[in-house]
Amino acid sequence: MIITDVQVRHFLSTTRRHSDSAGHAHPGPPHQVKTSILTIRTEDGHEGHSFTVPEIVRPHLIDKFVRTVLIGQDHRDRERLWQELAHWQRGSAAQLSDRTLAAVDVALWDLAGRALNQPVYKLIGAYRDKVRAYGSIMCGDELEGGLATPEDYGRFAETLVARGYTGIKLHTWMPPVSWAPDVRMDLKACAAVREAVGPDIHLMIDAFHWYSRVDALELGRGLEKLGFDWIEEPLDEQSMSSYKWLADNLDIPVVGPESAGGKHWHRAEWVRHGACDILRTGVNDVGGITPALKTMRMAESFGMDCEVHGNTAMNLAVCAASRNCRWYERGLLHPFLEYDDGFDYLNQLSDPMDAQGWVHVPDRPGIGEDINFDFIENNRVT
Ligand SMILES: O=C(O)[C@H](O)[C@@H](O)[C@@H](O)C(=O)NO
Ligand SMILES: [Mg+2]
Repeated sequence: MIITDVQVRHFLSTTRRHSDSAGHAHPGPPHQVKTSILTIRTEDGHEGHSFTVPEIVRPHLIDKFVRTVLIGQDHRDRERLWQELAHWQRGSAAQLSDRTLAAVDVALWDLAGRALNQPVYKLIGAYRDKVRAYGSIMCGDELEGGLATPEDYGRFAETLVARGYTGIKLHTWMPPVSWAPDVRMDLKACAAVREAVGPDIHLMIDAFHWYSRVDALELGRGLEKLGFDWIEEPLDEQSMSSYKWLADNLDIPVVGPESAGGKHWHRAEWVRHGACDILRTGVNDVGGITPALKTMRMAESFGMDCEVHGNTAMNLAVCAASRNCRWYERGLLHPFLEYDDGFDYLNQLSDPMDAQGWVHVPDRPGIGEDINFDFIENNRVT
């Protein structure tokens, strides 16, 4: 049970997802990206893994903080190890981020599951073994036949419904798209999707994250006429009072915060101040499965749903172990990409979705990722 080693390996993975200058994903030609796998080992040979990017597990963080806290400790002491790492953040000169805490926490949960030959969502305490998915569409673009017009969104939404999705979230156009942001265009895309899919498909929007209060209000009121389920991140989430103002002035539920820091502590303040109608968490956003569950349970005690940000097995595990979230965010999707092709370093999808829109939680030991270790070794880089 005692942790004896923490290892980081880097390898090249091929993807067609490219990040724009604002960090949003768009399709492009295949290219190789450097990916990292963090492995935590115990004296009796058990291992737990998590995937991230090299900057999140760079040597300074692993040597100064992660190894210092973990080596020699009982791997089952996740709460104590998480708390110790979280306390190191204050003295890390902002070097130790919630993303690094998440990578460590996920690997510890994966280790616990693999050591006990149990899926993590069952270790947490499962609520269900399948979760309804919404298709999370990529931000708009200026690609011919991509997501360049409201009609493009409408056509793509039809294909998503045909695939089985019963919910669809639009990320609309944002800079660096030349003419974005534009509330009217956002509403035209939303109207085109509603027209294309009919009244029974659940629709949500994740809008330009820095609209003014007035623009966000106009957007929200337009979405109310289109019967959208929620409006997400239309304002800068650093202004909790702006979200309270928006939630007070809209009927459509306001979801958040996604990207704001502060983990479950700050999300408790959003609830206390009425800054959202539906809370939001995400394993990477709050520093791991451990704080994501704290956020979820806190929301439940206020009678609130808490929707989970992001795909992958770690977020699916949180959804599967919780009653008060309605969806799994499956994405990001684009007409030019085939999401079901998965990742080259995994032998199979961690979030397979049936034709009725249900994602079935893998019952594999650990987080649920079927890792292709041969691929990782054959594509290792320093
Ligand atoms: O970069 C982002 O804003 C997020 O990754 C976004 O694309 C998407 O993941 C999101 O916001 N989902 O709710
Ligand atoms: Mg979002």
